[in-house]
Amino acid sequence: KKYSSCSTCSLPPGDLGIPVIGQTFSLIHALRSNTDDQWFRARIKNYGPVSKMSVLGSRTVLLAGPAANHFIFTNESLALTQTRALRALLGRSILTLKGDELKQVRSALQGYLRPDMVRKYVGTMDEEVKRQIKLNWFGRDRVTVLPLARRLTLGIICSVVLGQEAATIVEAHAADFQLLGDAILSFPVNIPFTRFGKGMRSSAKIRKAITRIARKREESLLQDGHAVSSTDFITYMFNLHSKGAHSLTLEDIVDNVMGIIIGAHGTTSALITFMIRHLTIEPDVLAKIIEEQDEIADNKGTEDVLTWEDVSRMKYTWKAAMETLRTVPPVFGSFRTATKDINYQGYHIPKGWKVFAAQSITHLDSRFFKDPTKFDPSRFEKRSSIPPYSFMPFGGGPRMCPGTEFSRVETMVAMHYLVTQFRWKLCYHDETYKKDPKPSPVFGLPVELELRRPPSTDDAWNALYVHSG
Ligand code: HEM
Repeated sequence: KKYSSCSTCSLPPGDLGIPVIGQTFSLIHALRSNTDDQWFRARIKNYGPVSKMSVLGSRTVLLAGPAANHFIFTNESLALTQTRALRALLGRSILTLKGDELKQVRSALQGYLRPDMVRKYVGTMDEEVKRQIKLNWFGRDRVTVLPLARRLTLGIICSVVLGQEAATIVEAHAADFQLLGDAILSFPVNIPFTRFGKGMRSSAKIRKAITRIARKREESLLQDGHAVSSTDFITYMFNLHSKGAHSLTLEDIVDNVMGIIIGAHGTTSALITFMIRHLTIEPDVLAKIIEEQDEIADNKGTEDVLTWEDVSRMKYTWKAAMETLRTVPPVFGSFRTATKDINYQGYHIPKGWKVFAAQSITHLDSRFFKDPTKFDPSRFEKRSSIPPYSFMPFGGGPRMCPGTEFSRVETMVAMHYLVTQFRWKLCYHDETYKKDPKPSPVFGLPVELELRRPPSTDDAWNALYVHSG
């Protein structure tokens, strides 16, 4: 009523559906049945590239195309949407901060995750991948990929950001991290057994455990008068604080540790899972990756760890990863909130409305990617042939994912060991996947495993090798 009585505004076309509910259930159903791309295209066909709808109780403008992506990621009057669920679950993390505090945390995070810092984390990633392969993959003839990929990426990010206490946290709270991640896009009704209620309980448990670690770090800092030399994020943030680079409290730092872990592990594990899935149905791509990875492995001793230089040589493997991100983006889209009235392509977007862009809209558009359903890593041979703002797996602009380089390196390290040590076959050839909201195969991607080469000369490994036949 309010907006239709405004004679000077031309709101985008489209219906808002039933009050409050709007298109929420229809979109959730489309995501869960993996028909979201058809859902978006049907709306674009009916109403054009700018249309209004109502999701999760908010009036929302759906935008489509590279120009729309540019607009959504760079317009200063569009702020990252901060839901009540996000605030309740992740407290004062980067995802909920504003103004100067946001700038300070963003700059600290970018510093911590910049390429020359990620270089220092390769050894830790290598150690964690080997440890987990030994524990969870080796000696088994069948594994379910998704939960193991989640465990792997949770272990990697925790080893880097928490340091020596990582293993205890992963052991005790792997399920809590999953429940917390699942609750981010839920209705914030704190009743036990709802997604949100479970997420809140897990969030409290994780916060308590990480606070204990942060207090230990703070104590050693006070006792020694300086921070211990370490790569962990908590020490890094205390160091920056002592230099006056930010004003975050210990509690804020803990919230940001939780934010990084949540941002890092569900996304990269989806990439690894779908890469494994694609490689089973694309033998030519797999053969090229094996060739690239075997060459790197053949030039190293069995006990050597991968180096930054090794990762830099995994060029074709990274192209296959990007093609996986194009066809199955781990983050299905981005929401923003208009902080003031905005005009876009002649349409009025009122202050307070949400703006949304889905990645699949450009990723699967034949105008930008020829034969878009074909899995073809060679598209990324010439990056300049991909139109700007059409390939957006990590978002863009000032809120672009700061973990891009981190995820590239951890994915390459994980794929190196998986590809050089195992062959695998899908247990269910027609296994579909859903987006909930992260893409996940409906059965978690069970595969039959076969050993290609033993991972090291270490006695325990050999024992397992003999055991596995
Ligand atoms: C394949 C892996 C990954 C994908 C596809 C991905 C994707 C994204 C996207 C699309 C955004 C922006 C959302 C928006 O603008 O609405 C984002 C933000 C973010 N990502 Fe990632 N991400 C990945 C891995 C990581 C890793 C490894 C880390 C940390 C080490 C990380 C930390 C974050 C953080 C902290 C933000 C919030 C930034 C801010 O609010 O300014 N991500 N990610």
